Amino acid sequence: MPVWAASYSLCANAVTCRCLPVGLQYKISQDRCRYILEDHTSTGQGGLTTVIDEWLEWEATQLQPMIQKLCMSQTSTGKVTQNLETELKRLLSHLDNSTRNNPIGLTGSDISVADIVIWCSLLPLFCHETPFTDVVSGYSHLQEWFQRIRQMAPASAALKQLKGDLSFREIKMSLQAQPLFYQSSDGTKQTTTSHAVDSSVTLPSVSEEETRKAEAAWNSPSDTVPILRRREVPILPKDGERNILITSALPYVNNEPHLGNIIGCVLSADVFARFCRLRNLNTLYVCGTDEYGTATETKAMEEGVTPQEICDKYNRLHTEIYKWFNINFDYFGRTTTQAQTEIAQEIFWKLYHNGYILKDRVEQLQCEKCNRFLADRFVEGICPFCMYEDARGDQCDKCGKLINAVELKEPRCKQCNSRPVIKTSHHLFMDLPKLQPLLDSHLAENFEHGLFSSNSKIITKSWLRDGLKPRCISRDLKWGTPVPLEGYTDKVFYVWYDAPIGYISITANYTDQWKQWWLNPNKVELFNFMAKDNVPFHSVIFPCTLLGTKDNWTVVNNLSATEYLNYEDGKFSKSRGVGVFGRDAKNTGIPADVWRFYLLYLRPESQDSAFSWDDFLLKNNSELLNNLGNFINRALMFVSNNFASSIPDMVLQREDKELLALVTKELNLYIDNLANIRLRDGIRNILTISRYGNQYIQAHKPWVKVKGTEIEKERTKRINVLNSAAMLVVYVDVPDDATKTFCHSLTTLGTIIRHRARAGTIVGLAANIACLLSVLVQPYMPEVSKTIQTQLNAPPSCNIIHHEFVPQLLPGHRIGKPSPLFQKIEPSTIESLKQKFAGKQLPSKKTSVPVGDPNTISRLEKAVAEQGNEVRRLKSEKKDKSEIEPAIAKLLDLKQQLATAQGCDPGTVTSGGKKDKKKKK
Ligand SMILES: Nc1ncnc2c1ncn2[C@@H]1O[C@H](COP(=O)(O)OP(=O)(O)OP(=O)(O)O)[C@@H](O)[C@H]1O
Ligand SMILES: N[C@@H](CCS)C(=O)O
Repeated sequence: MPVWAASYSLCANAVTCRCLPVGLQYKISQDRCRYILEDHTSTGQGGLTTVIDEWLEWEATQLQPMIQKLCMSQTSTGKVTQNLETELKRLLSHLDNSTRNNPIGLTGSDISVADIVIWCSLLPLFCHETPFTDVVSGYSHLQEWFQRIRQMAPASAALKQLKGDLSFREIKMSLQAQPLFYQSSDGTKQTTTSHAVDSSVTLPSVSEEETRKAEAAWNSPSDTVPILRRREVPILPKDGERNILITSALPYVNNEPHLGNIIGCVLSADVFARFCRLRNLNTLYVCGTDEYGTATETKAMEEGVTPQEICDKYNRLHTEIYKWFNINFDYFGRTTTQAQTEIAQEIFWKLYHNGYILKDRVEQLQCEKCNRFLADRFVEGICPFCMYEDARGDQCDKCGKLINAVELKEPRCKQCNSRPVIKTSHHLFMDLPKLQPLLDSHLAENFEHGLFSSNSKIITKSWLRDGLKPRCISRDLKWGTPVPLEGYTDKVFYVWYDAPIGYISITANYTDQWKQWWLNPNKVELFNFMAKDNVPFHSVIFPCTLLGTKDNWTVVNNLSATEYLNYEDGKFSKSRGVGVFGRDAKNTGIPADVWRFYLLYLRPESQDSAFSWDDFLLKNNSELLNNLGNFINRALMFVSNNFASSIPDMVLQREDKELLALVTKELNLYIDNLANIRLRDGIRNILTISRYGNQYIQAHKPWVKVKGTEIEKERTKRINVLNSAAMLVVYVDVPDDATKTFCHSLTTLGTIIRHRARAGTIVGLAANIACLLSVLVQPYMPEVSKTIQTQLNAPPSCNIIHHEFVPQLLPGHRIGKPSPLFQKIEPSTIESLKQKFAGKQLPSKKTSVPVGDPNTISRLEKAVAEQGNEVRRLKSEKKDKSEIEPAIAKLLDLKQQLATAQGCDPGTVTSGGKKDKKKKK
């Protein structure tokens, strides 16, 4: 018998494996046939390898999956869809054309391994009782080719082994015994066996169209995925591209940032910047410390050092903390620079010459001993309302009333304790009423086309509604940008005139070509990040400052403002030491990425949210550890332990393609959420993808498939022996009995290999989902992203966020060493952290109320009643939240003082309203 014919006989056994259980992976028969034909028929096959490979590839990726799909569809629904039929015809036409051109085999004048493999694949279309007769009847050349091979002696011999011949009924029966689907698209449940998919784990449904698109993208990645740009230095705007300029509010240097500050500005902007970079957008993210103003002077006084020393110390501290939090600025600068002075003064001159600066007189307290005017924070005295002795220049800590410093009784300088005098001082004002029309038209356009968080719109509109008022932009201080106008040169600019100009001067210190970013509104999109209290300065005052120069400045196009992050039940407070501050977070030993994750999970996007230690533990242990970490670790461990760390072949079945579509859908939601600065929702998309991954693994149980049932394990041992023996069949003309034994052994082997191959597809796909997740988590958890990619040995090119899910880890790719990504946080750890941070609270001035003093009680009762009326009035007039909330906070504070004075626990007090009523019920 010629060698190829013997091989053919072997191939007939492959036919048994492939067609009875159609799900048998092509690789088995392909490899077997290839082994025999390539190694033992060197004559006649040499030189054709590439063409043969192409055909084999085509069979593996297009024909075989298609035939599987057809058979499954026929078996489960009794029909095939129009889409499937169209696709089938496309493939048959291709074969028909090729067989027309080649007289015998597909690759030339002889039969090759490609003919044998494709012939085997096509059997379901040509066998007895096939429902596809009509479809194939139109392809005469293909039919001739098929029959020509069928009539060859080895083929008929092989077919005889299949109980005389193969019928579609047998294929159907075999398919019905397949445990490969947990639910078909029409909802029909398939039979289950020990290898079955766990039908209790169901994934959401996706449409045919979504599935088809996801599959197409998966199959042709090179057409769709862009290459990530290199990060240049300096980054400058580019023609014809989206140029994204990102700023986050410049933190003051009078303290160490707390978690509220971090999520409110630098972290949110960082996530957005990282996302933009991964979307291949030309992005620049700048920030720095805000170093001028009374806050710095006060701190310097407190610490007994110069303001410059304070700035240097805290600039270093902020830099360290943000580094630990992995905030990836393109440049982190500071405002006390020459560039700041030059730019702030130049802008001032433009405003002045354009007629937008007014001069006016202001009454202020002056300390003659210290020889300076006293800013509100530098003066204390008796409250004109409640007679409290230690009232501050801006507000009374006892009755909570806002105070004009000149109204304080017996005022005293905080520094030297001597009595200041009232003096008139001349100041400069920005003529905001005159600038308002310019601002209105800028905002009208940008509110429509840009991204402004809804709180930022509400706050801005509330400022504009009643008409803007002139705003003082100078201060009688030393520590600030000097006012250059004659007659005012002993003054400095007000910190809120100065600070946002810091964005520009910081960019100028980054690159001397800074104007390309800041005087380029047609090419640059500006995104400002901050918390709600900073909004008016960025949406009203700073834009007016820039518009008033009449130069072509890049003015805010997008503004994302968070609400507040509270700490447990109250506010973060630097002065009282309540809450977790930058270095505290580091000292807990919990990785920065876990902090980042939790802060972003809680990001106060539409209302205040609260940091809670219990919830922190819960989110770490459930979402990070049990969901994300578990999925990635499981997927990688499978590849490592069962596939020698090499990504297996993936032959996608219907449910795999549906998973592709689900992941793609979530990926697109993720992109949409991040592009629209809905950072909280983006995290949920990541967790959903990982949850799908877990469900998929759970449903398919690759650990069972890969090891096989006990019976299969037993058979495997024997099969290795049989298999070697069976190889002999090819070379020696052995009796039929031996061939039958071989057939049987191959069938069993086929089942096992099919299950193993199936497990390979599952873990290969899971590993690719892990790779996608490593990129999607990058804006949120950059270190975790790196660790996953190291464990996956992922190609650097995977670091791009694209709207299609494509394989990054191809069969044969070797992964690294998997290890757990997250650690469990123990309740005992959380308990001790709770104690530690609650214990830092210093006695608050606000609650230092004499207990049991009847005068104090009656004064506070009156104050509570008045403030209660005030809150009710604001609510009934439907005032803005930004007005109502401080009033409620003040009411709560007064009630707490009253409770203390009455000898009750102030912790049980609420501000009133619905919650109280409910409690009473
Ligand atoms: N709890 C918070 N949640 C979110 N953002 C905050 C929070 N507190 C402050 N921010 C933001 O952090 C930045 C720095 O604020 P700032 O230095 O005034 O902190 P602070 O805690 O309010 O200070 P202080 O208690 O001294 O008034 C600002 O953008 C501010 O809007
Ligand atoms: N230093 C200010 C922001 C200036 S952009 C603040 O921290 O609120």
